[in-house]
Amino acid sequence: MAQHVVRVRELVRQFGTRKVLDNLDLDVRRGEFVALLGRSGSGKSTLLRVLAGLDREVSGDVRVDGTVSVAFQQPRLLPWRRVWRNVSLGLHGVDGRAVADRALAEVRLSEHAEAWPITLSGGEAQRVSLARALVREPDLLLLDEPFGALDALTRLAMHRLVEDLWQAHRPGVLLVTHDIDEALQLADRVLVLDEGRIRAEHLPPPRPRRHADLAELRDRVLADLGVENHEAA
Ligand SMILES: Nc1ncnc2c1ncn2[C@@H]1O[C@H](COP(=O)(O)OP(=O)(O)OP(=O)(O)O)[C@@H](O)[C@H]1O
Repeated sequence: MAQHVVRVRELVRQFGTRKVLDNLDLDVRRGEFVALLGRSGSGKSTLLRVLAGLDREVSGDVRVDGTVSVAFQQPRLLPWRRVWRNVSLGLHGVDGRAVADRALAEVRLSEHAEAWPITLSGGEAQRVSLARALVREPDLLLLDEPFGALDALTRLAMHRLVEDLWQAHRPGVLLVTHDIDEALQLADRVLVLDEGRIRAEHLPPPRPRRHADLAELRDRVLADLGVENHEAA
């Protein structure tokens, strides 16, 4: 089995004459948690769509070795299916209910298995979306701002949950986020996408991490993103 779950070389994706991804190289090792930061419109979602196989209008070498699951900012649950059916949808050759129940227990939603999606809170719906991604036991989990629409407290709880799930299953993860603290807290490696390429890479300190350990690194990432940090002055 290859050491890398993602290996991308000289990836180009252009819309019209604009190269949104411009000779981009990226590696994600098996079981590694990588966060991707970048300004709005820098091409983060485009990159995720390419890795998910949803966009093939590219040139360059894109290798994804293994199964892939995606969770988006909006949970995208089917309203006419109960929660457990949303989780097990598309699974074949297994007892869907048993698999869904196991995944729902992991995201602490067992009591909502029979519920309809419309009755869930935003955080609960997002946990269903995570359960749905996990039941496929992906080698690569692509997360596109999965916590962006949640309130701050729910977001913190989700960070813990995602870290626990990652420790338990060890998929490779590529997390797109606007939240620098989230990236520094969760990832083994934090990448900055700018002008179509990975322009910077930062390695947060070993886990468990305290907020104070991350302050200096946060300033450096802000500088990579072209944001002046007046608090630091
Ligand atoms: N189908 C498309 N047709 C034309 N342009 C597109 C298409 N998809 C994306 N783009 C453009 O490519 C650029 C990158 O978009 P993308 O959604 O990848 O950015 P992003 O970094 O994810 O942004 P955000 O952080 O705001 O979500 C944007 O300028 C966008 O307008």
